[in-house]
Amino acid sequence: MARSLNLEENCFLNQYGDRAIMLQRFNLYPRCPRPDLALGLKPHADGSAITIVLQDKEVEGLQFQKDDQWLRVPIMPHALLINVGDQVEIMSNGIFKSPVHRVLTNSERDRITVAMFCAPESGKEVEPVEELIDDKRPRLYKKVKNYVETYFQYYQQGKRPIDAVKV
Ligand SMILES: O=C(O)CCC(=O)C(=O)O
Ligand SMILES: [Fe+2]
Repeated sequence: MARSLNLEENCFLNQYGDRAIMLQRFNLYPRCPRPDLALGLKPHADGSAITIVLQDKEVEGLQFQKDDQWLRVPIMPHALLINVGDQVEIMSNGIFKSPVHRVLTNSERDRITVAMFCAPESGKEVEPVEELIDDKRPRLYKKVKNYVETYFQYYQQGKRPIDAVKV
């Protein structure tokens, strides 16, 4: 990702520290008689730097928001879906966007997925890379520490956590 922006290739990785977090979550979405009334996971953007998702091989449900529309992610057996989280949006000064996504329920089938959240070590400061700040693109985000804690406070209140760290 750094190379695609003509940056030194470790400039994002350096912000993870030596004890980066790899947190794995197993998601089970039980079948639901009223998918029109219940979501599997409410709209959110991930608080990680990068998330890797192994989707259910047979049951669809994940959708990403683009221009006020929900776009479905098709089933791709054995493929890993790589998603940008808020902390990469911060490090890249908003160039890589952390997209809002949600999960629908299914009336006939349970759905199982595995999400791996990769994030900087706790206590490590994360901020936009210097080279990505200039007059045309001013700094969009403050320096943040322990972003995941801020994230959950905001998430519980139904707010977008990244808004809390905007300049
Ligand atoms: O289950 C999925 O397809 C996505 C899960 C997800 O977005 C998450 O765990 O943050
Ligand atoms: Fe997510």
